Amino acid sequence: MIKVENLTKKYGGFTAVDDISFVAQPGRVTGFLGPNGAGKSTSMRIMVGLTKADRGSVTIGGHDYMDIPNPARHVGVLLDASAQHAGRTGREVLALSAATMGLPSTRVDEMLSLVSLTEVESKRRVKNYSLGMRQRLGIANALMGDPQVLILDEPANGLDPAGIRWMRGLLKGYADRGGTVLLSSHLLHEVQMIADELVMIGRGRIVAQGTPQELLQDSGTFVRALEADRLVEALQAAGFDPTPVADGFRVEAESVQVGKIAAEHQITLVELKLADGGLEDLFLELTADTQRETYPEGAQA
Ligand SMILES: Nc1ncnc2c1ncn2[C@@H]1O[C@H](COP(=O)(O)OP(=O)(O)OP(=O)(O)O)[C@@H](O)[C@H]1O
Repeated sequence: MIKVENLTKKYGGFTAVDDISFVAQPGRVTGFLGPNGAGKSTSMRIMVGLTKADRGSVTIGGHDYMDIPNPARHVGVLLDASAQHAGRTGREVLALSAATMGLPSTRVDEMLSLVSLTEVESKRRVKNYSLGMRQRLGIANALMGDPQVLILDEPANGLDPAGIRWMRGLLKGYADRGGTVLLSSHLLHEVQMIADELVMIGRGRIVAQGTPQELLQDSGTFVRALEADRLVEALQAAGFDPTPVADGFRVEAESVQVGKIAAEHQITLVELKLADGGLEDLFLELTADTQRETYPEGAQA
């Protein structure tokens, strides 16, 4: 378990992390989500003793990271996949880790195979690795000591869709076996697919936390019916104000309410689900006044 309590970090007069508290539980993947510069990396660096907090505390399994003997056996960390020694081969990077942790060299082959780095790739220097390969190597390194806790900063960065799916399976399996996973991302969809719990951060402060379902609860229902006009009339008569979205409507109501209204009026529903993009709206809304960059019209964020 990772317990973060009232963590605050200032750089001069600027508050990068502002009184954040949350818990990442064993058996769960906790997504630490926020726009660029929100304070995710700073928080994670504090968790593993690389940056000193001004206030607050972090414990991992009840201990300060710095007090854990042979910490890599307990906490797997991937903060910056590009920070690995560029002149070493992937195999050398892992072999050094294994030796530092007192693990047999057979563990290196196990880890290479786990992250699907081939024999040939493992003998290439890290400077010639793609970002995706560096992430795989970083994940292998983090998992080397068979830790109970994983702290991963933007681990999906540079992975292609197949790689992201692979990582999702790996981390879910790890959490299912009782591990604690904390991973950061600035991409909502990425985290939404993987996380059991979400902690949203904007301008150093936590703006929302809960399960994706809890955070979606208030975002309404998406409904699509064969008789769209009649559905709108029935919903309006029941006091709701459906908004057209794609080929259906978004209603500020629970799915069961919308379903009942449709059934009462014998309207055939084609789709009834939590409103798509609800979490994204929430994310953008919650971080709207915390966005550091604005993009010129027409430019891609
Ligand atoms: N050593 C430092 N000195 C001064 N400011 C810093 C330092 N490290 C981070 N910051 C600032 O603190 C803020 C939070 O940065 P941080 O890297 O934690 O954000 P992040 O959420 O990880 O963002 P990203 O998704 O872009 O990686 C930023 O404004 C950053 O410029």
